[in-house]
Amino acid sequence: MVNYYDVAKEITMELSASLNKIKSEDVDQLLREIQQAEKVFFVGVGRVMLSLQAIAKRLAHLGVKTYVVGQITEPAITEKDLLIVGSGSGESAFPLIIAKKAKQYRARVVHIGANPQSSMRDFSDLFIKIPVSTKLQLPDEIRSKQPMTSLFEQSLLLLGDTVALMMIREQNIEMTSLWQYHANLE
Ligand SMILES: O=P(O)(O)OC[C@H]1O[C@](O)(CO)[C@@H](O)[C@@H]1O
Repeated sequence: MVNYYDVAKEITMELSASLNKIKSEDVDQLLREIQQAEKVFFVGVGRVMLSLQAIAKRLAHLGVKTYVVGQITEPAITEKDLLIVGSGSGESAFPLIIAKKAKQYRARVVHIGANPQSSMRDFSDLFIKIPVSTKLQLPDEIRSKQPMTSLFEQSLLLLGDTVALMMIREQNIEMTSLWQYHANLE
């Protein structure tokens, strides 16, 4: 019988290792990019997009104007805005095309990924490395015991939650005040 605690420990240890390998100066810069942007857009695919959606929702609770590319009420991106691309491989077609478009409108683009040599390099101003395995299975990637790119998706979500908590602390936001931004038709 597979033991729940053993498996949970393996996952949390992987996550701890991965989050500890993200450069803190890169995260500081990400925080600045978010704070300086008028609007923040997010793009990715699959489970990576699900993590980005969760980040977008939390940042919206902090008063950041966030949009997920493709949402029905998505506004126009401008040079005052930021696009955050989540793509471990940096090679998924949709995020690449959207990042290229965003640069055409002179928006800032941050790529959160695992592969610094990817095609996304041409369209991003800042690269934040989560050094874990991607769907490309490159030789220098840190392997995970979890299926496919779960570790990247989990690390991405926790990176977003970490940035949100850093913002709360930096801006001395009162936690209970955040509920005013939470959906109430639920
Ligand atoms: O992060 P990438 O390289 O753009 O790949 C995203 C893909 O990886 C997956 O997360 C697979 O694990 C898919 O859900 C998604 O389509």
